[in-house]
Amino acid sequence: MTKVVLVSAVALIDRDGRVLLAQRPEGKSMAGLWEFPGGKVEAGESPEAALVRELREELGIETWNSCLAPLTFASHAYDDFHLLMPVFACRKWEGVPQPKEGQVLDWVRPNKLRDYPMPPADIPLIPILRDWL
Ligand SMILES: Nc1nc2c([nH]c(=O)n2[C@@H]2O[C@H](COP(=O)(O)OP(=O)(O)OP(=O)(O)O)[C@@H](O)[C@H]2O)c(=O)[nH]1
Repeated sequence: MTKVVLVSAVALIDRDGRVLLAQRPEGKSMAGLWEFPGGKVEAGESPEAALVRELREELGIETWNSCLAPLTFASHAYDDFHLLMPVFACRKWEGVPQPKEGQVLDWVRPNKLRDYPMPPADIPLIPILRDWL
């Protein structure tokens, strides 16, 4: 039996239509790969509340449940767990995203997303983002 792990992620979109990617730091699983900000949903937490918390912790920005619009999701079988990852779009937040946890950040045009190596779960998201953003 595989454990299903719920991870909430977000496409933060700036005024120029670019998306924020974060590079996973050394020492973490899948280090060096680029991902969407977010993280595991904790017990008793909604996916939106988890993102509001993760964006505060990881990037030092504030956003609100009402600014998170459902966009798509990823469902991927890793060796040791099955990832279920709702992906929200967010165009409104307060503050300037900063790498609070040693990540490298980059604002990326949707048509350049495929130049950034991503975790396997994220690959099917690239054409969806390219079409929708
Ligand atoms: N935030 C985020 N996580 C992703 C993406 N794609 C993807 O496979 N994941 C996986 O979802 C999990 C997110 O966990 P997390 O961010 O809360 O915790 P973590 O990096 O410390 O995870 P770890 O326990 O694997 O080291 C990780 O296993 C991560 O590799 C993505 O685009 N964004």
